[in-house]
Amino acid sequence: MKFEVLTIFPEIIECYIKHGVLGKALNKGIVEVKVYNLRDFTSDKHKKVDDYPYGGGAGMVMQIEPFYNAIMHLKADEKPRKLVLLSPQGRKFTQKLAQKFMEESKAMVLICGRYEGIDERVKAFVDEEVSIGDYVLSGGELAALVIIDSVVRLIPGALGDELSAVEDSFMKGFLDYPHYTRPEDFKGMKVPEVLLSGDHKKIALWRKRQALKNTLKNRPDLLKNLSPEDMRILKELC
Ligand SMILES: NC(=S)c1ccno1
Repeated sequence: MKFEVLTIFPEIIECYIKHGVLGKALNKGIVEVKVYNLRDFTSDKHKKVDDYPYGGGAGMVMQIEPFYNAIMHLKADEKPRKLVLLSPQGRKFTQKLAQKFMEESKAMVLICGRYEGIDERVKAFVDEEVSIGDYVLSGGELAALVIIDSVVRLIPGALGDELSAVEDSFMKGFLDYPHYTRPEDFKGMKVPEVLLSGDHKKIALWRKRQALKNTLKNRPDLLKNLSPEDMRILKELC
């Protein structure tokens, strides 16, 4: 899978992707990330990318021309790609959308705005507008990294087996279960006995109960399409 990122701060992206799961996936050739500086697609000597907003108002707006030139440059190879603009006005990014992007897109262009926003006409050249949450960031770069990170983790072979289960639980519509590791007793804070029992059936049930309990407490909105067994466990908790 290939990600192409349009930004005025390439170093934000380049620094993050070197590390951890993403770094390993890049080294394995499972994913490719190319970052483009929008300033390289400007036509003035000052590499200007923003201007004052028509109609007045605070702040500056990013001009359409650098975005247009960069998008046309990418499209010159005529390869299919999904163009995604990161913005608070976009549709909500979820684990399910990450799965959909991984399954359906061989290549994604992640378009990062800055300042007060970007010229609305840029949206005529994108496929989707996506928001990672109901808050405003200084720019789209962090959102682009969230999408790259969450999608890459879903690519077969990107994670070691020991990690792949994490997404499964979330994909089933509830939060993850609690995790513990050594020491068994930290200043009197003990690991739950069941996790030391070696009884895998009991451990699995305990983990499911804890996951549902946490979800009921923090994200009841996720508890929609539970299996009859999970619903039974949930009812015991109420
Ligand atoms: N909430 C998102 S994706 C965003 C992008 C820029 N500012 O906020």
